[in-house]
Amino acid sequence: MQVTDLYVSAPGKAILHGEHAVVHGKVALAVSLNLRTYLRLKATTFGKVCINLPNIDTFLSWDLSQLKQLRDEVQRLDAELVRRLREFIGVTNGSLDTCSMATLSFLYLYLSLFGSGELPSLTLTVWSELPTGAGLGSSAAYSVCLAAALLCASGAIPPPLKEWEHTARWCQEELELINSWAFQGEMIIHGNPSGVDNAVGTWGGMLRFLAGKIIPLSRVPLLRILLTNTKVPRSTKVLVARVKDKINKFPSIMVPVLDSVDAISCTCEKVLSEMTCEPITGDHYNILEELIDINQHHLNVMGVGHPALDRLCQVTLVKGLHSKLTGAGGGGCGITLLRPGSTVQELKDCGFDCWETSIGGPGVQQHSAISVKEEILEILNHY
Ligand SMILES: Nc1ncnc2c1ncn2[C@@H]1O[C@H](COP(=O)(O)OP(=O)(O)OP(=O)(O)O)[C@@H](O)[C@H]1O
Ligand SMILES: C[C@@](O)(CCO)CC(=O)[O-]
Ligand SMILES: [Mg+2]
Repeated sequence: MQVTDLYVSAPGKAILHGEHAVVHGKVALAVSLNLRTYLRLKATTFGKVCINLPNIDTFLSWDLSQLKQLRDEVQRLDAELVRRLREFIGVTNGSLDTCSMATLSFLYLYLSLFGSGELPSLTLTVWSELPTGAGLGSSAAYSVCLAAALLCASGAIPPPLKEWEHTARWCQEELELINSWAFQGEMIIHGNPSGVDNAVGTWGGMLRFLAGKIIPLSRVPLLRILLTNTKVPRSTKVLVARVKDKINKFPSIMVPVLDSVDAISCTCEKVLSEMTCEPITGDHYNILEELIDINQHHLNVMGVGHPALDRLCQVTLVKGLHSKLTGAGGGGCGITLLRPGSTVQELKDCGFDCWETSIGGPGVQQHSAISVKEEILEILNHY
């Protein structure tokens, strides 16, 4: 089977409000970032599947005959395939490190999407501008890119790029398919994802997400968000499981906390919408800042805080700014709402790795080689 070469990319995300609560059926507000994950899929003729994941120092290849044998052994694409794949890549004790999770989700999608047909020989290279495992949706951007590229390679969706275009996106129905397969990839990496991260990676922009229902928010003010990476490593899977245990242990205490986070997301959405139809005042910012503070306390109650995140909140507060963790927490990144006129130099001077981000970038897209930034193209074409 001959597949088409292609480049795709998908954005990372920041969750404004609703992380963890969204896993338990509450509202989350999330926005895409201008940091993206890029993937190059290249058809080859040497009968191998190769993956190059330089961000996580993973370079692997398999003979097509090995993968065919594996696929033929497994009748159904479900937990059995995941179990067999774990054995295949040598993960037997259930511990899933960065490399194994990325490999498992790739193999799962590759074998599932090429179903009973011929397996293609290909090389896939991924490079991301996102920090890996830091709360900015790196796993979802990776899964969305994999799903889009492999669905195209399998012929399930067409590559949307016309000869004269630099970037192109898929139609709504095709995006839904990409999103649903990206969710499968997220299931392998996260265990029990809500689907909000892959939805942002697929559609981009700002979204309201509730129990799998995605509502794009088109009327949002231009917010300035500062991202700070505490560089404390953590795993979303572990943190999501920790919150679940706490809810099971103290339901009457934790359920009201989740309800309160839900109300925070709804109030935030209302204020953002007001800011687009009336003059923006200090009062709007005061409310947004109080919501950030309350939510950060709730996230600490859920057990997903970290002293490095507390320090971020304290230091930014001294400068009159309000911060909360974003994504799964436990370290990783925090977001700080900047007011018009705020500067970030003082925070940098405190030793934080922080940068202002622009939000609302496009969801998954196909690129011509020329539209991929030169330094990224060099990495993708190196392998
Ligand atoms: N560039 C990449 N190349 C290969 N694998 C990646 C890449 N980025 C992320 N991953 C996979 O995703 C995992 C990190 O996922 P995790 O959900 O823990 O963090 P995150 O998605 O960055 O944060 P959050 O889910 O809180 O937004 C890594 O261990 C790796 O398996
Ligand atoms: C912690 C969480 O709510 C967000 C991770 O970015 C997990 C999820 O929604 O799948
Ligand atoms: Mg993730």
